[in-house]
Amino acid sequence: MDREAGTVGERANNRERPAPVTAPAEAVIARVYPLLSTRAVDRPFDYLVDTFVGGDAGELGRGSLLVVPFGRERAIGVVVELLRESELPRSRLRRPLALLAESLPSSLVELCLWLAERYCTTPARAFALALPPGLTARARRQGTARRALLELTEAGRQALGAANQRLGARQRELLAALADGPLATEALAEAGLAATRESLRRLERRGLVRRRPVGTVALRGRGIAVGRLLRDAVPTAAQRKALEVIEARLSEPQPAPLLLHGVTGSGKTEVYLRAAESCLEQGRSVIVLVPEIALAPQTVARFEARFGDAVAVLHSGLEQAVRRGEWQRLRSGAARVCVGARSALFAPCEQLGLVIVDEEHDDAYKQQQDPRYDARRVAEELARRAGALLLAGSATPRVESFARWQRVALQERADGSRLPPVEVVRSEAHGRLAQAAIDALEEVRTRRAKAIVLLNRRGYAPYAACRSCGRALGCPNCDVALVWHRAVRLLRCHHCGYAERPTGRCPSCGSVSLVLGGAGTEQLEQALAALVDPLPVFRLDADTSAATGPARVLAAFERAEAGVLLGTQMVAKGHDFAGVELGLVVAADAALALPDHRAQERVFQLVTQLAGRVGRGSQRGRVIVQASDPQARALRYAARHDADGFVSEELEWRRALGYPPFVELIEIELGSATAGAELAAAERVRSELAQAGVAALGPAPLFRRAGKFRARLVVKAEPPAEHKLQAIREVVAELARARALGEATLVVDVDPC
Ligand SMILES: Nc1ncnc2c1ncn2[C@@H]1O[C@H](COP(=O)(O)OP(=O)(O)OP(=O)(O)O)[C@@H](O)[C@H]1O
Ligand SMILES: [Zn+2]
Repeated sequence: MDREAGTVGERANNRERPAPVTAPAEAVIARVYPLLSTRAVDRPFDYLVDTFVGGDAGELGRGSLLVVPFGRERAIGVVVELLRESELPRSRLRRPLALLAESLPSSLVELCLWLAERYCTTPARAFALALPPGLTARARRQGTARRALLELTEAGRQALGAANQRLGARQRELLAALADGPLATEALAEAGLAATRESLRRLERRGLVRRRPVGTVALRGRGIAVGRLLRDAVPTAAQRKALEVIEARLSEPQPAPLLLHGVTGSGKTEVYLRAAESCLEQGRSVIVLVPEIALAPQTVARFEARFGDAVAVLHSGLEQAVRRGEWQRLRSGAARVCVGARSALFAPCEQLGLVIVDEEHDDAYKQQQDPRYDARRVAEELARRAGALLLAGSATPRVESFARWQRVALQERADGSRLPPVEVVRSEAHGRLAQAAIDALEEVRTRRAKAIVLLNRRGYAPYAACRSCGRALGCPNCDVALVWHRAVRLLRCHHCGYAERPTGRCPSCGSVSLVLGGAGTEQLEQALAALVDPLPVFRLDADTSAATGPARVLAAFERAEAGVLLGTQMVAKGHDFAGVELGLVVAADAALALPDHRAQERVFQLVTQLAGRVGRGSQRGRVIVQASDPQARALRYAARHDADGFVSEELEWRRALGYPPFVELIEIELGSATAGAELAAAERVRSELAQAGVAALGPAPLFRRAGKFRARLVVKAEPPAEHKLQAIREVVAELARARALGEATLVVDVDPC
């Protein structure tokens, strides 16, 4: 049920507090999910909270964070409900040890519970997505709190910041510890900061600290800053029309999602910025998702330039203290625009009005570890629950998104430039340059211009094979070939991280005659450098950006007057560089060989996105695509910039074969260190599912990875998939309880990608 929903008017008035569920005066039971990672405690537990109630009891509610005793341990727990009675007698209930100063908005608690169901994980793991950064370490210190918390006052904070205050070293240390958040006196002792009663009293008398009874700890720093609202660009007619549609939706209480399908360079960012601005003017907050922060520095900068201090950026690359500061600014309402990667969905925003998903087609929106959620699906649910608008944008939306969401189109580039012509040329040798490409690069060299070259394969050579027996050198842990990385002189596995120094001998037959096959970015870099000499070549892939991140390479290319940016799909993300005259895709259709229903879609996106970087702010621009089959569906449409044509043909194909959006996919992967056990387990799961009325396809063997033999079952469910999902959850839980799968591991992946 949606407790946060309400009219817009209510929302605007309700900004003073983080909307706690006010405890009914009689409520003395808190139902709590302890955040323990074990699947065994996959249910809530009741605690007696009589000591918290009374006085300012409203602070305790759904989303409050408690430190609770659990067995012999302590755990952080999330309150999901307050009740008058428990099924257990009160004498058997324990009391929490502390109420933490920070809390989650109650809407997030509900979202996490939904996510845990949908993605077959535990509530604890889902809640972990939403916790304030770095909470666990601090909470452990607070774990002993029983009666009172010590809190820094504003004067204390200033004293700490000023150099000339009369503070002893110990006092300063103590205040510094409190700057991080309120602490119980017992916790101070635990942290080695034991202060005598007298010294604490002195600090209290000077007004630098104060005591607060547990249960009334309030958040600090509330205050709203909307920030600078710069208006630079004059919207184009198409942008204006899109904004009219968006603004109309923003004033609806329960707006349906919108897909902003704008060709590359059509100025989708400007539309997002203005939509966000309208939302802020209504007193509501905004979440902006980008696939990867490091690959979207321009988008982040544009939001920061437009909204200043109202923006908070959340991502894992930030130091914990910084992330925590950003989280608190959002929680307090000081920041009302949250920009981040998929995890920013769980930002503690109140009165959410708009959720933007930029480059919605990007695979980075799917989390590949537990909880295996798809941020686009979660964003839709979040928006629905909050009565907010979901605005997903891309030049190459997923086929599902066309089918699912209403579309707003931008068909021209905002800067008046045109989309570059795309020419597809046949090229057998993957990784080598075709003559047309060599000629075009020569032109770039003589004109001292810029080019972007995409080869979606890193390393020097994708395999090394024995000339005598023909075997490729493989990873000992995975059934894949090792990739030769020349600069570091290592053969590397791209799946498990294994690396070895080559001995120069074939491990199978002992021959010393090895041959390298194919080419990756490292090899192409050399070929390009020779072709465009003296222009610089900037290589961007996971190897070159491991240490510094991609932003430096991108910035260097942008600053350069001329040169070539070469790399994996990273070079085709939403970058906005002026004056790129040539785009080149090498081995464009390599991905079509993969058994993946998204293969055509991925190739279409890759080529269209790369073409989208070319010819901005100039009248020149061309794209050359090398492929072994120039007639491949994806390439034919990409060459014509025909996203609509591609999507309608792709939809036909998906309907015929039974793929999303016509079904929802649920994959079940079984793994085992012993060959065969994974298949046996898969058969067992399949027959149990069949008995529960769920047909599963497979098992299909997958290649062995990181020492695990793997097999996969696929369930195709007519949307909505809830019914089948429920059956799958039950079967899986029952098999786990009965330990029926032996040593085999099982992972359920809903909305796989
Ligand atoms: N109304 C406008 N007038 C002039 N220039 C504009 C306008 N709107 C956007 N632009 C410029 O057009 C360029 C492309 O915009 P933007 O990067 O937002 O494109 P996009 O639609 O996100 O493309 P992509 O899908 O390739 O990421 C930017 O340099 C932007 O500053
Ligand atoms: Zn491996």
